[in-house]
Amino acid sequence: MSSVELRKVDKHYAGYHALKTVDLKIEKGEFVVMVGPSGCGKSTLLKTIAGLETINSGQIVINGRDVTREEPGDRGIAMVFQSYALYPHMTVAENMGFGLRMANRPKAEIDAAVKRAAQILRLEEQLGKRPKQLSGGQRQRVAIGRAITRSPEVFLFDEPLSNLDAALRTQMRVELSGLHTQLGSTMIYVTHDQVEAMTMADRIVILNKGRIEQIGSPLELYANPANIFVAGFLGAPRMNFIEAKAVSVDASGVSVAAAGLPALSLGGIDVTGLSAGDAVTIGIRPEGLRVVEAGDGVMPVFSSQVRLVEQLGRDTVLYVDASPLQTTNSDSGTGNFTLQLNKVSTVAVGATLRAGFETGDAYLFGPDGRTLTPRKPVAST
Ligand SMILES: Nc1ncnc2c1ncn2[C@@H]1O[C@H](COP(=O)(O)OP(=O)(O)OP(=O)(O)O)[C@@H](O)[C@H]1O
Repeated sequence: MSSVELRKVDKHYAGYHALKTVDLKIEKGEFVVMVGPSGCGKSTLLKTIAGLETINSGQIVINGRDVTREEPGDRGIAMVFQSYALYPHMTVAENMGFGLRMANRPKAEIDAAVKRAAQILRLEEQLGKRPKQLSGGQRQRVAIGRAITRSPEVFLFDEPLSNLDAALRTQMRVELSGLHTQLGSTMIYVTHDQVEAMTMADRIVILNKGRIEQIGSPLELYANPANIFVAGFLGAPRMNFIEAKAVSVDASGVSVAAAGLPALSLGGIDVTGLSAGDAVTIGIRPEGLRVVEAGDGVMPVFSSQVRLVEQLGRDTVLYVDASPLQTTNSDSGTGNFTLQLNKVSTVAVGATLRAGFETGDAYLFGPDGRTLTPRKPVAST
């Protein structure tokens, strides 16, 4: 087990600033997941830790040792890629023992390490087979096994499950979490898949354009996004955003107006730098919205027309036309809203309904995108 630290790491590719002064400390034994839009620098970050990419400035420190100028093979890390990169002409056992053979380890040590990895990954029956005789999930397990045999201090995973189908991904997710518990190793994992991030991570790192937007536990980030980017990135369906204006601002709170919505009074707001007349954004998660009857006391309420109904089995997702509300960035486009109802709903396309939310469930984002609403409680067990 090792800690991994990035200290003010900058990475430029010919003319492109891919990592911008990244500071990050990953504790020993932590499972940290990096997420962010395509091209935000996730893989680059992983490769700089592995030593597969050099950095322009800053330091990479593993377990207190500055490894910035060390070769990949000397850093005590193992990397598992999306493409399993197995040698087709070698058996499973030979693939798994490859790194140790290259390091000229004694045969008895290699055999013992392969046996142990095969036990952990339930590959004992497959050791004599070649990769093409295995399923996708088994091949990915061999790639992980090859990493395990080297007893690395740190595992790096670059989208290891994205070539697998949905059912296998779920199974491998559970297996990888179990592996982390069993080995207790430090694991750094890059993914596009926010379900993987939410379910596997001790902490999630959200990257955007080469910068870290926020770091925290999955539930903390979900409940308390630091800004509109994080709020919109985590959560599926996405948070709904409504364009609004701050009408009055004082120490006790902010009054906010949005076309099509009754005036909102929000308390506990961080009003630093906020003035009356500023453009702000109201955020409300799809599960924070509900269908209401007129006059049931839930405020604010707006009228909308159902455009699409998605039955998910237990939940129902409604995509509604909420004009004249000005929504931006929603899953279904401008003027539209997404509601996630925690039940099977028989509402039909074309129906008109009233939707409402508790003001306590709303977020407010300032002109610069920063979250202004006070902390919300994180769900506890
Ligand atoms: N070898 C390279 N030369 C020039 N630019 C590169 C190189 N590798 C990556 N980049 C650029 O750096 C940025 C970050 O790339 P990176 O692969 O780290 O993104 P990512 O977040 O992993 O993306 P994805 O999720 O699509 O894999 C991208 O804009 C990419 O085009």
